Amino acid sequence: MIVEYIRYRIDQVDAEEFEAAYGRAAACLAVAPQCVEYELTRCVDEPEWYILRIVWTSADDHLQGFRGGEHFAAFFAEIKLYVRQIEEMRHYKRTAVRGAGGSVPSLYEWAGGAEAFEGLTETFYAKVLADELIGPLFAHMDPGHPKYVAMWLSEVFGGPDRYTRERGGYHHMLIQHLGKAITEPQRRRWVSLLMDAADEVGLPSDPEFRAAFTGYIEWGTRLALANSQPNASPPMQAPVPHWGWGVAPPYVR
Ligand code: HEM
Repeated sequence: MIVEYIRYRIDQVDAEEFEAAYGRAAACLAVAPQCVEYELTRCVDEPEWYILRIVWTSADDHLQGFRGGEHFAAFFAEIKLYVRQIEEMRHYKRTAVRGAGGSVPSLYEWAGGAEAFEGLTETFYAKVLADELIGPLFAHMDPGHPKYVAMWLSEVFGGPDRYTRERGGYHHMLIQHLGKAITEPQRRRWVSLLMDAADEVGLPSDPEFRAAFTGYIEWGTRLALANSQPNASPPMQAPVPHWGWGVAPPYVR
């Protein structure tokens, strides 16, 4: 991915028409398969300055794909009047320095932190061990297993990276699933018992939290099933995934 920044200096008298033109041109970005996202911002300190930020799938996709593609003519027709007012137009590569700020709590914090996830997995694995369909898979599980899975979930949902530091991270989790040949009914039961446990221990029940939580569990269990099949060849090294709120951040009054 590559980020394009275009800085414009627009006379105040033209500002309204400039924004309207970009409003129309944006329809072309919205359907261009090379465009990831776009945003036009206006400087509050010196309102004649605008910055258009467009994230492209790659610089080539922008320069060849978009500019040579079916949407460019309509896009350019809307904004060509303003090309001479461009002060900078460059592609920037993202660096590792990026992330979310502290204005939105992590799912980990929202859930109640390490204690909440430990309570969840303790209740969950008691159900798992008593279950006739998936209990046998866990018959020889390490007594620390509920705690380790709580560490994993905490890290995934934005808590401390203890599973990575103390337990071997993704690689260790992955090898525990290899060759287990988990079936779809077993996966479903795992999910269903976890959701029962979430209700029982009182994990937050707001739609936003549960949607994000369930989204990860659905994703994770489907990967666990796929990776556990005899012919699977998943990547052996990867970071622990980080799951966020997605399209529905927490509702805060
Ligand atoms: C989101 C989904 C899942 C997550 C986050 C998850 C997480 C984990 C983790 C972190 C471990 C290793 C614990 C350690 O450090 O020792 C593990 C092991 C294991 N998982 Fe999963 N798992 C998931 C889905 C499943 C499913 C669907 C099944 C089977 C129905 C399953 C069966 C097992 C088994 C049998 C082990 C080995 C337990 C032992 O013998 O100690 N997992 N899982």
